[in-house]
This record gives sequence, structure tokens and C-alpha cells, in this order.
Amino acid sequence: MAEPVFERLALVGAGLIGSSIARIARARGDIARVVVVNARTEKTLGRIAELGIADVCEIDPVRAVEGADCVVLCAPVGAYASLAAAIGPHLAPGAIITDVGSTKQSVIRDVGPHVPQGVHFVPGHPMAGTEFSGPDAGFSELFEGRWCLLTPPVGTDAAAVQRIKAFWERCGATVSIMDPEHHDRVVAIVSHLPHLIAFTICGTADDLADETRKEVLQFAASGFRDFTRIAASDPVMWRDVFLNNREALLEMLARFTEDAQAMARAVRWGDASYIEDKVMRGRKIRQALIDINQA
Ligand SMILES: NC(=O)C1=CN([C@@H]2O[C@H](COP(=O)(O)OP(=O)(O)OC[C@H]3O[C@@H](n4cnc5c(N)ncnc54)[C@H](O)[C@@H]3O)[C@@H](O)[C@H]2O)C=CC1
Ligand SMILES: O=C(O)C(=O)Cc1ccc(O)cc1
Repeated sequence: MAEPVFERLALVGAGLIGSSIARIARARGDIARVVVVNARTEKTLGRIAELGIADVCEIDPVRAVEGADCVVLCAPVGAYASLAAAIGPHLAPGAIITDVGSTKQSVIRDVGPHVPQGVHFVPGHPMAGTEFSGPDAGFSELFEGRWCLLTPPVGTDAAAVQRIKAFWERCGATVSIMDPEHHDRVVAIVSHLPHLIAFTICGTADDLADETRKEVLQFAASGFRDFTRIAASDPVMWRDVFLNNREALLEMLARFTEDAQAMARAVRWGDASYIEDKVMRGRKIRQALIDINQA
């Protein structure tokens, strides 16, 4: 078996993503010799111990990162600044600090200043997840065949980037390196805006009269059902994502609103070919996505 990428891997946050990494690292011998999991509450800590997915469980993030050669922040992005301020001074010289947060410019802004000299910072974002959260939601196939985007600031140690790349590849992902600003615009359209739309449409349906609401749920066809799956996601995580990708999300929302207005106009004026064209375009995009995933 290949040598482990890390000696001691510390995961700060033990929800869907953190516990998935822990499961994979414990199941494979080539990611880390020791897996440390930091959970915020005694309850989660107990659950991690019961699940047997960590070598060491710690409630104190500072103790969790001591002696680790890799630290992965796996908490909601709004918690990163205070977490980084707390653990920064305790990071081992030569260690790598990385993360899994859904936004990248904010993470660089919030974590960067707390990374001491001699510690490498390689921000990351696995493009894989579900609507479920917490330690029981994780599973070891989560990253299989999915992308992981890395956004190392200019001048980041190339060897540190390579180790994080190897780490994600052993988790089953394919790595792509991206500029953080570009990352935030891309995920704003492919992930953050779809979530915003899902939360909004569920709210709109819920605002309707009681009788209608019952019917909405009773006769919900797959279109609405697909939205409700996404809308079942964690409120704290998504609050933090929206507030930390404000600019790109608002830009994409403005573009979407313009396009939705154009569609409304076509519906009002009976512009059949406009509507047909848009539906056809959607179909083509869906087919292209299927083709990419099968290639
Ligand atoms: N859920 C998803 O589908 C994906 C999430 N992400 C990112 O991964 C990160 C973690 O998300 P999930 O694992 O889904 O969330 P989760 O809600 O399942 O787990 C979050 C973990 O962070 C801990 N935590 C919460 N607030 C904290 C604080 N103030 N200080 C320390 N720890 C705290 C929680 O106790 C929990 O263990 C987020 O930054 C999210 O943006 C990235 C890709 C996919
Ligand atoms: O469950 C879904 O549909 C997702 O879109 C999962 C997801 C959520 C957040 C991310 O930053 C990346 C992936």
C-alpha cells in the first residue's frame, strides 16, 4: 500500500463532509496514519466515537489541531474566522491548513490572516454533497467521481498543493485548480442560485392558502419534489454561503431575474417560439450534462 499522505489529519467539524472524510480516511490506510475529529458538542463527539470513524475525538479545536500535519476546516463558512483565530497559533510548522467551504474568496479573507509563517494554506471545495447534515449523514462514496476545486492563493507552496491534490484523489475526487474569484462566480450559478430558487419557491408555495398548500403537497409532481429535496438543506450552512458569496450570488440573481422577466413577457404576449426555444435550450443542457457524466 502507498504511504499515507499525512501522519495526523485533523478534521474540524464532523458533519456531512467532515464525517465522510473521516470514514474514508479510516477505511483506507493511505490518507493518514491518525484521524482526529473535532466536534463542537458532547453529543456529536459521542456519536463520532460510537460510529468509530476517528482515532481521536476532541471537543477543543486547539487540542485537535496540535501536532497535525493537515487540518481541514469542515464547519459552516461563517465560523471560519473565529475558528482560524483560535487554532492559528497552534498549527504545527510545515502543516497544511485546508477547508471544504462552499465559498472561496471569503475563506481566504477570513482564514488567511490567521495562518502563521511556515504553515501552508490550500483552500478547497469538494463539489459533492446532499441535503442531509450531521455525522450520520456522511458516507464513504460521497466524493467518488466528483470534482474538488482548489483555489490556492498566488505563491502557495506547490508541494502543499500536490499533497492536498493527492488527498482528494484518494478520497475519489478529481481535482481542478481555479482562481478564487472565478470559483465564486461559477458556484454562484451552478449551486448557490439553484438553492436560493429552491428555498424561495418552497416559501412561495407555503404562503398560498391552506387548501392550496394541501394540494401542492398532495399532487406534488417531480418538478416541485426536486425543489423540496434541495430546500431541505441545512439553514446555518446556507445562511453562511449566501452571506459569504454576496456579490456573485446577487449578480447571478439579477441575471436570472432579467431572464425570468423575459419569460414572463413571452407568456403574457403568447410568444410561443420564445418559450419553445427556452425549453429546448434546457433540454440540450440536460443532455450535455448526461453526456459529460457518461464520458
Ligand atoms: N452540505 C453539502 O452538500 C456541502 C457542504 N460544503 C461545505 O462544507 C462545510 C460543512 O458542511 P456540512 O458538512 O454539510 O455541514 P454539517 O452541518 O453537516 O456539519 C457542520 C459541522 O460543523 C460544526 N460547527 C457548526 N458551527 C460551528 C462553529 N461555530 N464552530 C465549530 N464547529 C462548528 C457542526 O457541529 C458540525 O459538526 C460548509 O462550509 C459547507 O459550505 C461543501 C460541499 C458540499
Ligand atoms: O445536494 C445538492 O444538490 C448539492 O448541491 C450539494 C452541494 C452543496 C453545496 C456545495 O458547496 C456543493 C454541493
